Amino acid sequence: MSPALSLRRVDRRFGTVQALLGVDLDFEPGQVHAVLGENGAGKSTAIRILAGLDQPDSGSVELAGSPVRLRTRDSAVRRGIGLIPQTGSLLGELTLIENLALTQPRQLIRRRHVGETLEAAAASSGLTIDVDTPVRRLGRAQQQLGELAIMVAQGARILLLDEPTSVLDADEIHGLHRQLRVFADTGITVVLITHRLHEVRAVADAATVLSHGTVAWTGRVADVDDVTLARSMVGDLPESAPPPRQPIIDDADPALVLDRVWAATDDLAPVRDVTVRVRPGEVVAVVGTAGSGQRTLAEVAAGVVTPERGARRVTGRASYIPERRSDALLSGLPVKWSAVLPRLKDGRFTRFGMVREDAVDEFARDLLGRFDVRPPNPDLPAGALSGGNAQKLVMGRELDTAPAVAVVHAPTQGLDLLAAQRIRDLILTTAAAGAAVLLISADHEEARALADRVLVLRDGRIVGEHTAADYDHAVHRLVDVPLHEDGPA
Ligand SMILES: Nc1ncnc2c1ncn2[C@@H]1O[C@H](COP(=O)(O)OP(=O)(O)OP(=O)(O)O)[C@@H](O)[C@H]1O
Repeated sequence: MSPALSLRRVDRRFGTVQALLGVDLDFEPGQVHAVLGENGAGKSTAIRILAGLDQPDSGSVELAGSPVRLRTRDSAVRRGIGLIPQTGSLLGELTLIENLALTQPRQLIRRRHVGETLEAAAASSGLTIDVDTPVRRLGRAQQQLGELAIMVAQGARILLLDEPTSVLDADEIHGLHRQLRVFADTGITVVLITHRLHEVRAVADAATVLSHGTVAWTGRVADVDDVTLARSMVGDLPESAPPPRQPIIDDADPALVLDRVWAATDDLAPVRDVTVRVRPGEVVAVVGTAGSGQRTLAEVAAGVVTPERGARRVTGRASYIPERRSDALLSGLPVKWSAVLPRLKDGRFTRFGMVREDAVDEFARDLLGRFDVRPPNPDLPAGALSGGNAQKLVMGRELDTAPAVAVVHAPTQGLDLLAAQRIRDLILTTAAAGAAVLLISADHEEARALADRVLVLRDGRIVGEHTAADYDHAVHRLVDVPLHEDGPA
């Protein structure tokens, strides 16, 4: 039998960057196929070509053994290929039914029919989804499942998922894996970009490692061990070398205080009566499922959102690494302007009221080199950086300024093994230098590895607090404890 989908000798170059070179890849029907590789290896480029969002310079895409030209996303969808991008593509104000209807304008008036199609597609794949609630009010996991149901309702037989689990917590990841296996069992081909080796082991039949735009390894997951996969991705992992930390002084004044804070925004889940104190040199993690108010909490802590009640107090300068890296970058401008952003007012970058572009250039080159942002080209538009490299740039830029307070949201989301290890070391270095670090993450393992104390956020409230020593997976269950609904006193 022919593979469901293939790349044949695909080349793709962006300026001086060879994103893909002679890539041959086969995705078999009824299999989950993981695509791995370090940041900038070419994974998203390959997926975008398969989804009709980009075209190869040479080589071709084959569907069931025959070459096809996928000029647009629609042309891929018509051929049964659906893409779930990293950030999702649904319109938040609309329900799932309305989102599906939008993709089928001729059926707009037959709303009931669209609803039935969606519900039938969901039922046939064992999905439980809420089709009538505006998407922005659904949790991230529900949004993803809804997006998958929409693809299946549109007739998708091939599903391409770009790092779908990077924003999910452990339970949600487990749920998505179960769902992907159900799809594969019905003959659907699932292509999954991921950085997590345990995810490959948990859900994939086959895997491919891309490295510098070429295939470094491809085969059955059962035939390979984790060390081989990791080596083909990033070479040998150096030992993590976090700096020595000073003991935290119990009665030290906190550098960041959120005191009984209530806050809400139009788009985000609220936080209610939240108190957090972070002392200099301390890492405090807030864990919880997406939609429990983490982003609101991060924005309040960073001073971006003003609380409705309660107070925020910060001693010294605060850095903020937001969950959506694009919020922190000037996407249309050369990378150097994003690199220098927090320091643009430093005297060394201006003379006679004019910006000294040579100084900006030199600074950006040094920063890109030290934080391994690839390609290290200060003139590349920031929007052209791969997800992981954009992340390295924002983390490096913010933590390099020796902040007194650092609010860090999902710091290793989308990073390869090596880059994630470096960023974790950088967070510990920042704390060791005396910063109060508030880490907001859905990743319990990461919280456990980095934090001195872990707070559990659910429905906008802190429902548990643990020291690093007593924190383990049992914490997880707290996330499911029901809470009373009430408003500000
Ligand atoms: N539109 C573009 N313009 C210029 N360079 C680009 C563009 N798109 C991708 N690139 C470059 O191509 C290379 C491959 O990028 P790609 O996004 O495919 O990597 P990736 O493996 O998905 O990385 P990540 O894990 O960080 O998301 C990178 O060096 C990236 O900077």
